[in-house]
Amino acid sequence: MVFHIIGAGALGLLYGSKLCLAGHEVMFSTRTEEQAICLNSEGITLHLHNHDMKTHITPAHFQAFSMANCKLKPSTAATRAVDWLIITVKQWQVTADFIKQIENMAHRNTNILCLQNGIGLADFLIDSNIGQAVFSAVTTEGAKRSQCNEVFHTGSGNTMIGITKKGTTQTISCDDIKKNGENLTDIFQKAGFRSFLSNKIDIEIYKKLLINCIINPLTAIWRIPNGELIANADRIKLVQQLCQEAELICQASGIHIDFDLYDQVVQVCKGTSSNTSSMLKDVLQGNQTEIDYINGHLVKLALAANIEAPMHSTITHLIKGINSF
Ligand SMILES: NC(=O)C1=CN([C@@H]2O[C@H](COP(=O)(O)OP(=O)(O)OC[C@H]3O[C@@H](n4cnc5c(N)ncnc54)[C@H](OP(=O)(O)O)[C@@H]3O)[C@@H](O)[C@H]2O)C=CC1
Ligand SMILES: CC(C)(CO)C(=O)C(=O)O
Repeated sequence: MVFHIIGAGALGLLYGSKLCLAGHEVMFSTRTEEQAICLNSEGITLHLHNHDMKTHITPAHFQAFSMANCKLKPSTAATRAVDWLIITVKQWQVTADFIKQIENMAHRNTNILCLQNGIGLADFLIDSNIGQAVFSAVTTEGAKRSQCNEVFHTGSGNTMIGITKKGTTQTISCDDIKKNGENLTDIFQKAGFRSFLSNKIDIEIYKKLLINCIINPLTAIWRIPNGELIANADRIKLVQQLCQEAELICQASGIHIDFDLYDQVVQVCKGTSSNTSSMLKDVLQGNQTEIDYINGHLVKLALAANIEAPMHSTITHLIKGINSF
């Protein structure tokens, strides 16, 4: 199977290197020329179980291209027909130019997998009719990139793959979509990822989004690890109020939530108690956050449903006010 990973960050390098190790043909598209050169000359170092074990993937096992280069002159190798495009950039890194490049890379028989927190990219690709089917994935795997070609697998989780309701309108038949999804799940399993095909991926996406829209901004504002969020009564009060507002927005938007959000948040805080949330990491590193695609998405839903979302709106502004972009 031929995979093209767009975005050689933490998740991109993790999935790409494990697919290489499982014997698949893998290409990476990077944002910068420097990273493509570094990958092609030095290969990838993958640390498994955090620091306990490390594997080196030599450059003979994959190819890397920079998107910057493709933009000027599409490389024939980078645009050759691939079975799967796996997009692992952050939501805010998706620009009109980026979509145009994906359109050039996706062939008639290419499936696309969107692997990011928040909501935005998959809908955009579906609306633009790019690729034969757009799958979405929700993952609780943990990865951290330390250098341009070194990645740590910081925690094992589950990868849920599925096609959103919107994604089924494309030309490929439902049976073929299912077959391709099963095939990918099988490949991921063999590459060492616990993965499942879900026919309720919309719910899974919202479940992750709702958990992220409570834990991520509050840990980023208070600069605390996830577990500390439920460590005192004031924090718990705010967590509960944000959960209630988020549930009301879902109800008003016809999004069926079959779980108790506060319970889920508490479970994730306990299960990832020493984790630095991705939003806190972004804030500490001075990077742009994914707030617009997480809490910002809820605020948009509320607006469309004609209801107020004062708490999630305030939280969005608080996060956006930390760093200026
Ligand atoms: N890391 C994790 O453990 C988890 C992450 N997620 C989600 O997965 C998504 C990716 O996260 P993560 O891997 O951590 O993020 P990273 O920032 O590590 O990776 C994003 C990568 O995309 C690259 N990129 C940006 N723009 C382009 C472009 N135009 N063309 C090609 N590459 C580009 C970046 O390049 P550059 O570095 O040069 O800017 C970077 O390497 C996020 O939505 C995150 O929330 C979900 C679960 C777990
Ligand atoms: C679940 C959680 C909050 C784990 O840290 C996460 O997904 C993130 O940090 O983005």
